[in-house]
Amino acid sequence: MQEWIYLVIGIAVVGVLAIAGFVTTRVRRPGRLPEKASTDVITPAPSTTVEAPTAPPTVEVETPEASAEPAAPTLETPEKPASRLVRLRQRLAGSNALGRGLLGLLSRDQLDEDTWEAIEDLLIGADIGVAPTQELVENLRTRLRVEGGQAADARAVLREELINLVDPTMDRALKVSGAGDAPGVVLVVGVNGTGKTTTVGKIARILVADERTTLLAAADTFRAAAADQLSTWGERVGVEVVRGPEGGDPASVAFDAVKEGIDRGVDTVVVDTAGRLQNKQGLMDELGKVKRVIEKQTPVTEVLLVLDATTGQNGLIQAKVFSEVVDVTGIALTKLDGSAKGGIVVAVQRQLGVPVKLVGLGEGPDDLAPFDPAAFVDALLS
Ligand SMILES: Nc1nc2c(ncn2[C@@H]2O[C@H](COP(=O)(O)OP(=O)(O)OP(=O)(O)O)[C@@H](O)[C@H]2O)c(=O)[nH]1
Repeated sequence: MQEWIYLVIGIAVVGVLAIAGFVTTRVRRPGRLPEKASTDVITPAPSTTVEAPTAPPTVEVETPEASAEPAAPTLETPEKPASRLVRLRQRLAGSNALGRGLLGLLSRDQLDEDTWEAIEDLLIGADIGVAPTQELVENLRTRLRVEGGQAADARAVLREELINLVDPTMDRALKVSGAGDAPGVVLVVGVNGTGKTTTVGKIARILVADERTTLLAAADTFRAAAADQLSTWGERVGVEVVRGPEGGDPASVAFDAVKEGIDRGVDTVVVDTAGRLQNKQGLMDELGKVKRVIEKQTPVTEVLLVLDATTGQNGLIQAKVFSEVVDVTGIALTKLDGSAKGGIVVAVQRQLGVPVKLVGLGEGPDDLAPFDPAAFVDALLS
């Protein structure tokens, strides 16, 4: 009888232990979300439910090869220059108020004196300059009188006259080739902050897009960051930069870079210079020296003056002085995207007799476009 009692107690103990074990297992087993949860907003399980693994991890962490030997930077492929002005035409929104305003006035039923005066005001307000404004108004008056002032005609006549004013006959090709085996040398000059270094970086991209071998010269030894800025531009497209000691002689950096360019047989050397105010005689003399020193080896093929389009008439005074010192051959008009004064293109060309060759239409790396009069006027009238 006693044996029976022990047996019953034994079975009861085993039963209790089995039930306890089952409950414990259910609690520890990681829970799967119920089916319904997948269609509901999923709230991540509280992190406290995740158990830290007790066993050491079996997966070995591999050291990436890149950390042993730095990978070569991936070079960018700059956009071909030909398509740029079309892509960037909407950036001329500030200036195309001029085109729209002119079209609005010219399509009035009566082109009376008040209307012609309003047209003149618009043109002068856009910095075209007094003489070109009078010339344009005179031509429009004559042609619209003779040809009849229908709205559609007025648009075509205005387009033609604006293109004539911007002058499609000027040679706007950037002179980037030297004679024989010598490299072309582009010297980039201008007052402070107009966008010289940025423009040199962007020109390097244009040259790379045109498959030309290129070397940059950081002859802006005055502003410490300028050489670094230029190196960054160069690295992105695989173009090397020759630089000298901070505060060193800019003419010496330019000389070394051009020598290097000749030795290596590159197609083009582009020389960045420090910004300088046109009324600082010492700095202007220094610029003259940079050019003379380069030309001991090979001619400078292009002297590009960088003008900030937003500075208006002040830019014209700068242009004149720079031109006297280094014989400017082309203009890069920057920040045209932030300006309502697109007419400065006409004014500066008239003042200097030198063509606008490049226009800056933004801060993006390929936002520098070769200037094309017809595409420019079409953007103004769009
Ligand atoms: N919106 C706009 N900004 C531009 C353009 N070109 C240059 N910039 C900006 O103008 C500023 C000045 O450019 P930099 O290239 O440093 O000017 P810099 O002439 O070399 O300056 P300094 O060496 O001090 O004379 C930068 O913030 C450029 O991004 C342009 O076409 N449009």
